[in-house]
Amino acid sequence: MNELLTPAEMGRADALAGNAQALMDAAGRAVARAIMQRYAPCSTLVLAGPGNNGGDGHVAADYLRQAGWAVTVRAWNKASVAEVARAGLVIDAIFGAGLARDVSPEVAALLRAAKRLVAIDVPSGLDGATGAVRGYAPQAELTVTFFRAKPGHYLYPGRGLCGELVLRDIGLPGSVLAQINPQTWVNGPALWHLPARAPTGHKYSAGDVSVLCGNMPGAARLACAGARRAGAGMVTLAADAPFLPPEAGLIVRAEPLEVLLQDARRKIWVCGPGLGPLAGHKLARLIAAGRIIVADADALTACAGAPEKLRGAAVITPHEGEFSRVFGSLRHDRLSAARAAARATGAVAVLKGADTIIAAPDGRAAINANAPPYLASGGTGDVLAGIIAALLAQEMPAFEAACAAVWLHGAAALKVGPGLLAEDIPAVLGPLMARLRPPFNPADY
Ligand SMILES: NC(=O)C1=CN([C@@H]2O[C@H](COP(=O)(O)OP(=O)(O)OC[C@H]3O[C@@H](n4cnc5c(N)ncnc54)[C@H](OP(=O)(O)O)[C@@H]3O)[C@@H](O)[C@H]2O)[C@H](O)CC1
Ligand SMILES: [K+]
Repeated sequence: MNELLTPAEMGRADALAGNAQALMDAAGRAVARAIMQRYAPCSTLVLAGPGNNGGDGHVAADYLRQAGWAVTVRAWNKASVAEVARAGLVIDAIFGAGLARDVSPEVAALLRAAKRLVAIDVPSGLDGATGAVRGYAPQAELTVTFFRAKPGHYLYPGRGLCGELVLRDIGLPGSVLAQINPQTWVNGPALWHLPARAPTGHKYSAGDVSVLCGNMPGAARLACAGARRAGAGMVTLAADAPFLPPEAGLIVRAEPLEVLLQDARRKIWVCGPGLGPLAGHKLARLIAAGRIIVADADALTACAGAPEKLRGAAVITPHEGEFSRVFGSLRHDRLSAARAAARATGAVAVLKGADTIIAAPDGRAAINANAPPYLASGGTGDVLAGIIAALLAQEMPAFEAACAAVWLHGAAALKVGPGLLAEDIPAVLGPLMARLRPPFNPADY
């Protein structure tokens, strides 16, 4: 159920199923049920559009009436702002998956007048493929969608406009997915597996991570903390000069990069957090040395306007500002932009935000949905880069490693709670990861 279908893919699913009337009946009934479970009967107005979204609205009205509700159905181009404003509840069945252009100011005025609104499939005006608003989209209290959710339900601003999202089965067989072959998912443990710890493993077999350290050593140390707690066997802070004594267990090597690169076991590198003006040069050197690289922060800024310089990195982790600097303005479709960045660089692109997108060069993409707002604070991105590196070091493929790291980062933040500091995240990773790893079997000893 974690696949996300674009409106076009959903249209194909409907066509493959081939029983439109039954699907619409199930959809309308699901809407009526979801409403009755949450609202007391009240004067209800269904705004019905010209397509099947409107059809679902008519069916929902019938079921609500059968349950004794007072329901009026109005065609979207016949309703008045005054009657919308009078209604106790408005069911928005104007446009769904078939939205083809911006909604008109007249439709926007109608929707804006609703005091309380339940959306069928999507709030009208919300682009199900991108989460962008086309002209206008209302704030729903509840959105009922069918079979599989859409990217727009998980991408902002769409995610915020849906209110509570309810996904209902309407009898579409899951087997149609084999023909559609969806390439977008909600991120979660169903998408990846943390590797088992081998009973005979040693510190290098659990993975070696090196973190380049520059003029802001705190950032690199946060990346080290993320990598250590996410299970890397060896973590080295690669500093050009000796500095502050590190915490016990963190190795600091104040040697030139060239010397450190002579050790072939140093395969995985975090390049960027707090690295400063030398980041571009060091990134190029690591790429030339064929290392597996997580490029973040200053390494991304060093590639402003030159995404080709990131070719050879395994994972890139830009926030929106860094992304725009490297790849140009994001505009309305962050999902396509992340996919294009991954294709252009050959790296897995992690476009960080409240709805972090993880995109692979082959077109797969996951949208993360478990990050609390208080995760948006200084240093959390550095920790994330370290977690990704640790999972790469444990030989997870880059897309799965990035998805797992982003999800664990969000789950750890939820566990810490409000008031979180970046350094709190590594501390709670261990138990979270232990629950997701294959069970540890003492009989293996
Ligand atoms: N599997 C499922 O999820 C099912 C979903 N169902 C429901 O069906 C709709 C999708 O139905 P569809 O008929 O394809 O599309 P819409 O109802 O969203 O609207 C299409 C019509 O709207 C016109 N349109 C589009 N944008 C605008 C606009 N900005 N202004 C004015 N008119 C617009 C469009 O006109 P065109 O000129 O572009 O052709 C169409 O007339 C889905 O959302 C679910 O609610 C099924 O009931 C069950 C299976
Ligand atoms: K709608």
